[in-house]
Amino acid sequence: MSDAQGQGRQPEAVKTVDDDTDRQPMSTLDAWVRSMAHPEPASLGRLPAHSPTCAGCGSENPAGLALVVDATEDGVRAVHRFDRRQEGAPGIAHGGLVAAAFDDLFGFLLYRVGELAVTRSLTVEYLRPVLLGTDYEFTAKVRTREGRRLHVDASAVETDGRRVATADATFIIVDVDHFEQGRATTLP
Ligand SMILES: CCCCCCCCCCCCCCCC(=O)SCCNC(=O)CCNC(=O)[C@H](O)C(C)(C)COP(=O)(O)OP(=O)(O)OC[C@H]1O[C@@H](n2cnc3c(N)ncnc32)[C@H](O)[C@@H]1OP(=O)(O)O
Repeated sequence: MSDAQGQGRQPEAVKTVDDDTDRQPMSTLDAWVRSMAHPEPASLGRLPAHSPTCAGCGSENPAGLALVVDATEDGVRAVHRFDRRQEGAPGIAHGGLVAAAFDDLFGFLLYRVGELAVTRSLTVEYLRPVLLGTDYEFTAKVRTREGRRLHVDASAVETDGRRVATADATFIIVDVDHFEQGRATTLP
C-alpha cells in the first residue's frame, strides 16, 4: 500500500522515536492514537493505510491483503487480486479473507466520513467463487447514518461486471479512547 500518498487528509506518520514536543519515547500505539485523534473527512484520491501493519491494508504485514484504496465520488474503491496466502479450496479465495477485504474496505469509508468507528456486524453474500489471481473491483459506500451507527454496503465485481460478492455492515462510531484497549495486548 502506498499509504499517505493521497490528496486528502494525511495522518501523521507513525513514529516510534522521540516525540518532538515532550521528548519522551512514543510507542507505536501512542503514535497511532495521536495520528487518529482528530479525523477530518478526506478528499478524492489515494487513502492512507489504517496502519503499516494492518492486516487489510498495511504494506508491512506479510500475511495481510495490502489493499490499495482510493476515495471516489460515491465512497471508496480498490482493485484486488487474492493469492495463495488467501486460498480456501484449491484456486479459490477463502471466504473469511474475502470478508476481511470487505471489512477493511469499509474501514476506509471512515476517512470519507471523518469519524472513528469499528465493525459491529458484517454480512457477506458469496454469489460466485472468488478466484485467486483474478482482479476484482471492490467498491463501498455509506448507505445511512443513524446516530452512532453507520450502515455501509459493498460489492466485488469481475472485470466483465458480474458481481461475485456483496456485503453490508454496521459500524459504530467510537471515541479514540476505544483504541487504548489495544494497550492490554502483549506479544513476544
Ligand atoms: C478518519 C480516520 C479513519 C481511520 C479509521 C481508523 C479506525 C480504525 C480502523 C482499524 C482497522 C479497520 C479494519 C476494519 C474494521 C475493524 O476491523 S474494527 C475491529 C472489529 N470490531 C471490534 O473490535 C468492535 C468490538 N465491539 C465493541 O468494541 C463494542 O461492541 C462497540 C462496537 C464499540 C459498541 O459498544 P458500545 O459503545 O457499548 O455501544 P452499544 O451500546 O453496544 O451500541 C451502540 C449503538 O449501536 C447500536 N447497535 C449495536 N449493535 C448493532 C447492530 N448489530 N446493528 C445495529 N445497531 C447496533 C446500539 O443499539 C446503539 O445504538 P444507540 O443507542 O447509540 O442509538
